[in-house]
Amino acid sequence: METLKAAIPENLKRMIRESSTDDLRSTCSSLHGFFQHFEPFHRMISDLADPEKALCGKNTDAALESKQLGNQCFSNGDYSKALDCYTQALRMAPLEACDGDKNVVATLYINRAAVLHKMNLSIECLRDCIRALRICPSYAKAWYRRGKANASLENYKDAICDLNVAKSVESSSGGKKQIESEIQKILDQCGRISPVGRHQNTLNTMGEIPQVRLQCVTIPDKGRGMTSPCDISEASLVHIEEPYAMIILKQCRETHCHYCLNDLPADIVPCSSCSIPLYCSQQCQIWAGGQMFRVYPEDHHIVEGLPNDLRGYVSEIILGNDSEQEIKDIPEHKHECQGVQWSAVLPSEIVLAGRILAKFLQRSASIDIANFVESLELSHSYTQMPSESKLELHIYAIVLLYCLKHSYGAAFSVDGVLMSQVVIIISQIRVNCMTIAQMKSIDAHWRPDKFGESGPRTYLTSSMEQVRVGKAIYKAGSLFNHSCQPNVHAYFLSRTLCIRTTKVVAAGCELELSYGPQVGLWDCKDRLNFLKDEYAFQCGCSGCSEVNLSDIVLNGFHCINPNCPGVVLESRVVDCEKKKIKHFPNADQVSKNDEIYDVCFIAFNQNNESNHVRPGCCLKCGSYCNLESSRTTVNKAWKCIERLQDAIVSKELSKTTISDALKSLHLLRSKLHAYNRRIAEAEDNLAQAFSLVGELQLAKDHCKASIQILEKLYDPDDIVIAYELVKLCSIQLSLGDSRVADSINRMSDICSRYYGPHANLVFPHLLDLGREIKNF
Ligand SMILES: C[S@@+](CC[C@H](N)C(=O)[O-])C[C@H]1O[C@@H](n2cnc3c(N)ncnc32)[C@H](O)[C@@H]1O
Repeated sequence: METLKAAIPENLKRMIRESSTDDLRSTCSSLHGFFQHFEPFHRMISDLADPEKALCGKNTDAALESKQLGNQCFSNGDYSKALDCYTQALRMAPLEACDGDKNVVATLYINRAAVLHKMNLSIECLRDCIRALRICPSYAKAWYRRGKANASLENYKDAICDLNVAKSVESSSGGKKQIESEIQKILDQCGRISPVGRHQNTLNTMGEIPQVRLQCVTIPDKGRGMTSPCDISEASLVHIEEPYAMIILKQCRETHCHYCLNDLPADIVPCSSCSIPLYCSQQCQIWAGGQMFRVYPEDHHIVEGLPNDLRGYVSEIILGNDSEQEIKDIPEHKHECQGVQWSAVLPSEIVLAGRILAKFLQRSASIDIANFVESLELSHSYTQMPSESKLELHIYAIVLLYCLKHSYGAAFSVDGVLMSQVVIIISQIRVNCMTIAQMKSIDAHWRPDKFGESGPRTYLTSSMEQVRVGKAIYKAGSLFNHSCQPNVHAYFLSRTLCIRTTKVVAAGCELELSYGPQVGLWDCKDRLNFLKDEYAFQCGCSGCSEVNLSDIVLNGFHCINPNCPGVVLESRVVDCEKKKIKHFPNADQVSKNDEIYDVCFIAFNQNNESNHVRPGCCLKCGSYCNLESSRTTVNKAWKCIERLQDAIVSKELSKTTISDALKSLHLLRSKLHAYNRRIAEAEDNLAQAFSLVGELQLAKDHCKASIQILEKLYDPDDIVIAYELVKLCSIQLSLGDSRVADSINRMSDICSRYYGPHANLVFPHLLDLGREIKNF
């Protein structure tokens, strides 16, 4: 990228950096003209797009090497290493590769099934057996192993059928005898244990559907937005949508399914054409890659040699449920899937643009690119983008087009018009793509021997963390505008976007979600800067235009008078808040009982309010505070809190680290306003530290102190409070504190408001906690 950028003549770079949407055809044509004759560009494209030069293509020798290593590990009893080796071999093995008369992929699945069986992962073992059988239906060992897995799952009827098929296709008499004895064992076992139903491993999405049809309307200064034709109660599902195009984030490639984004199971299914993507199931692999991995369909004559009662059974297993495998749209990964490098190397948003372009190229006979881009109906802010981004977009557009040209050949030719439309698509992705995040609960069980045996018997700290797993374009979802005080909440079930109201929304009101920044998380200035940098718009939401307590105190300092609840602001915050107070039409509009009135008494009580909002002056009593010296003390104290954070992560907590952090908390409390976010963070860290060393009463006090501050910064029913309550509940449970029931109920109420009936799906933790209440 840097090489290409450096090579572009300065005058062309300037033209591109200063371009607006109207100039795009001309800037793109000029850049295309330049790169057409620039040899290093074509070398780079060949490295990125030529399957011969790629490192991610299939390779039989490498697959056999990993298989060999897997076999060794299996013999040595190192099952977890064997599992990794077989999965690695499956990534490398071409579908049609043979080792002697055996299909390599089928053998690898069956070897991995053996490991999974040893690891007591019977469902996973069963699935690998089926994969092997779909490739080689007459693979006796696969039927035999499937029978054993079914027996472990107490699916005795299926187990007997599997072993009978194994016996029928097994050629050696020794083998047949072994299978017969296995059948006898299972028959004996069936008599003792009552059979249970087949295990299922499906995601229950509860079939909830939105009850209201939202309207897309034009909103002043924001473009289009979503409103409701009627009043909507809180916690109502208002929108559900599958992505138009999606991509997994690079850091999740080895841990999450590249199609549905769920955690990968032990029996990972690799892509059938290249060695990059991993899937949780064969179904996800087909939806993403468009290719099933059946290679010997003619081998179905196996059915003919079987007794009548087994024929239907075998057909069902080896053919699978084809209606489920139907590919609804263009498979997302297919167009990149020729063992080429570019989809692994280019940034996610560029690969996402490639996936969208593939949809165009599939239909290009009937529709031209400009029409296609228009039909996407996505807004963009190309003209407002930083100049360096404009240059990068141009370069990525041409690189992407040439990479795609390698796959699609003569189907299209690159020119300035096509390139300008790709620049628009990438700009649209920047503004409209959503980051798919999943909630994870992190449990830390740790018994600290350094502190002796004086602590209680069990301690558990649970925290909720959002893990970013993918990026996607949702066409209708992208019509929701942003608010820093949103009234709807967006979350994901696998890759499905769900949007739910968190407040009552009156008819005609706009439904707005948060693009990230929220009142309570950052102050107004930080939010405005973020939205400007990331989305190139000036936020005009209620949180950014009206005075609120959170924005004033979140980064505020303490008044020098110890008993004064007033706040002292830095100049960067003053600039923002002054404007809001100035626009406050009448001081009487603030209720005298409101805490905000108490904190900013002077500001609301003077005729010329904004003059009294000065950096360094208390907004309640007017006393001057030397912010320079307060800042120095705070920075020093914060270093101690950071040391505590590091010690928690590395599990190397010492008494000194904790007592230093406690002293720092007192310093922070003396210099910062009581609702400053940093105090909440310090309290939270101390809660975690005390709970890890078994000082649960102290842990509880600090956790509650943190929640009290967050309740001031956010709405008391905000989901952030629920995440903090997860910790409090764990501590209370370990303490045997009967008030845990109140905390659990409060947390469940908040989660239901944000996730409705999906709450237990997103937080399986809630079910565990619900069960715990019964013990009190
Ligand atoms: C994902 S789109 C939302 C739909 C968009 N309004 C449209 O017409 O397609 C994001 C764009 O909407 C506008 N927008 C969203 N929220 C806004 C807000 N709070 N204030 C001003 N503009 C906003 C900005 O132009 C932003 O780049």
